[in-house]
Amino acid sequence: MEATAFVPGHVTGFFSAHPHEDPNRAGSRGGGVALSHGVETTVREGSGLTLDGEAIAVGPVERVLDALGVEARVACETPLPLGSGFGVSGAMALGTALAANAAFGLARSENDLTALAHRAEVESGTGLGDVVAQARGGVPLRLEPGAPGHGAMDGVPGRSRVEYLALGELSTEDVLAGDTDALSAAGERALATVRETPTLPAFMDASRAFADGAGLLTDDLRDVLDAVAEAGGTASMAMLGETAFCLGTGLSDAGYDPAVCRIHPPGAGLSD
Ligand SMILES: Nc1ncnc2c1ncn2[C@@H]1O[C@H](COP(=O)(O)OP(=O)(O)OP(=O)(O)O)[C@@H](O)[C@H]1O
Ligand SMILES: CC(C)(CO)[C@@H](O)C(=O)[O-]
Repeated sequence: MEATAFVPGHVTGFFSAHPHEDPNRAGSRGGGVALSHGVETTVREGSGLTLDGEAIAVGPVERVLDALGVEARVACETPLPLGSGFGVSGAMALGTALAANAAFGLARSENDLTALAHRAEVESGTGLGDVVAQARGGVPLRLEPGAPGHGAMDGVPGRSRVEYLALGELSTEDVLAGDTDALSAAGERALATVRETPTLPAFMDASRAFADGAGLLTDDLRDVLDAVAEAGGTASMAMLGETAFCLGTGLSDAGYDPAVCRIHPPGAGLSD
């Protein structure tokens, strides 16, 4: 009656928002990176949600438990900050779905559990594409929006060190609730260029161009991205957080002291 799942963190480099009244069909197109830093979620009998030992309320997790019709004690552990563009809410939702299914013998399939967590994120307004990307792993490209069975995915092949520097929080709910037309147009352009050249350098260049076009950069974040460029690297903004990320050693070459992880090739799954 206890199970643990690991879900990679996910940094979106560029995206376009595609709302739809059916949450299975709502989602985003775009590209991102699944991280070896993620969320470990343990589900057992009881009640209450904790993140790194602290009680917390996260809408998508509550929706997942409701949809599965179970009450459970959910404990999440992560090195990643919440609200900073790492898809932590999506990882908690998907981890809860995978671990609750195992702990309570619910006999649901992976697509079913991913769709359930995707709907919970969309209905909470906390994300559009993180869950499907986290279920896949690697460097996911979301070609068509939506849950498994509706969306379509591809990926950029490649392995790399990833560095990140979190400066502050940005509310995903607030940005998604605003006007996303200009941002989405920039996201569609970025996706088209990476589909043409599906390499890691092209992914980073497209992400950097999107960060300029999306109009979400703060002065502090722009300073960090400029310093990395001056040191000969490319860093961009983790959507949607006040966070810089890069592949390789760009942030440390520019004199920062970033957190370091790697691209995580596999998707979310149960832990041994
Ligand atoms: N202290 C807190 N800071 C930020 N969010 C919090 C906090 N406590 C609870 N929450 C809830 O956690 C969720 C955070 O979702 P959000 O989508 O902003 O973060 P994320 O998934 O980590 O990042 P992102 O979607 O930008 O990649 C929201 O539902 C929010 O209400
Ligand atoms: C909307 C988003 C940037 C929030 O993290 C993400 O869910 C995505 O890329 O769809």
